Amino acid sequence: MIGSFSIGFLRIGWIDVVDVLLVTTLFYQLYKLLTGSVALKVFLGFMSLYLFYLVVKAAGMELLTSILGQFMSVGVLAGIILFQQEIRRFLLNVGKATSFGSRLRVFPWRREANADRMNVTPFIEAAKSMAGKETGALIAFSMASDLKFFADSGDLLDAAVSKRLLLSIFNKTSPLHDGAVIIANGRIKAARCILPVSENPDVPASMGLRHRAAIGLTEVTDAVVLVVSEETGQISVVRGGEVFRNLSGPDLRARLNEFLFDAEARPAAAAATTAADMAA
Ligand SMILES: Nc1ncnc2c1ncn2[C@@H]1O[C@H](COP(=O)(O)OP(=O)(O)OP(=O)(O)O)[C@@H](O)[C@H]1O
Repeated sequence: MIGSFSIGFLRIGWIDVVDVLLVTTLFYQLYKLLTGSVALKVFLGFMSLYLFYLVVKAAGMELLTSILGQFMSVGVLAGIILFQQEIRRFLLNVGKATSFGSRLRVFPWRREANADRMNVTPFIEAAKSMAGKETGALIAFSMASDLKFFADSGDLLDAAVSKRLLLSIFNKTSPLHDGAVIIANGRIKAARCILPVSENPDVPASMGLRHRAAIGLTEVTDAVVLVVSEETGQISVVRGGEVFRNLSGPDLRARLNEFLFDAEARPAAAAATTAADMAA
């Protein structure tokens, strides 16, 4: 083989090296995607069963091999059903990573779009005000995924963002205060939306359904969610299942700028807490 070399009796070509590197990257991405979620435990369970199947097969135990073989043959289909949320997230990440234009910012109109980016001040001002009055809030910002499915579960508004409107929506006497507000294209798209609740057992019981819904949405989409706790008045931002808790006004601004516009995070910003860390 052209461009191949030997290690002992093994003959390795460059294609093999690239193959191994790609598989390593794939497994690393899989690990990153699954880590801290229930899916990791299911995945490890499935891999243990597969290893057991290989051992049983090598030992020539025919009956057990055929029983486990039946299970393995539907493994791919079962995997797709079991991991549909993780597969969605993975494909979304691949989609984002391959949009070279936005990553490299090579197109001038991209810079223009970035220039008239949404003003985050109304969200910060509203969050601080609600935190002071122990009024709960749940605000989801759509990124690559448009969150239309979740917006449709609530009342459509399509209104300009303002601190006053946010405060009115989340006011405890407002008929719109229950559920989440969804922000898309710099506008308040909908209120009273129902978000998927995280089933991660590592989320501490001290976190109510509001936080679980924020974590749940970010587990299945690339949305960024702002949460104001009704009980403690704490402000948090959630992305990719990670909760950035107890944010001050400047921390919140830094996090929103970082997550919504890819801007540099300031070192003062609070550290992320995964569900596993929170449970520890
Ligand atoms: N799946 C969901 N989707 C959207 N909003 C939700 C969902 N679950 C709960 N909420 C919102 O969170 C509100 C409060 O829920 P819950 O009482 O469980 O949280 P909490 O304990 O008050 O949490 P926190 O202290 O974080 O505010 C609900 O009234 C509702 O407005």
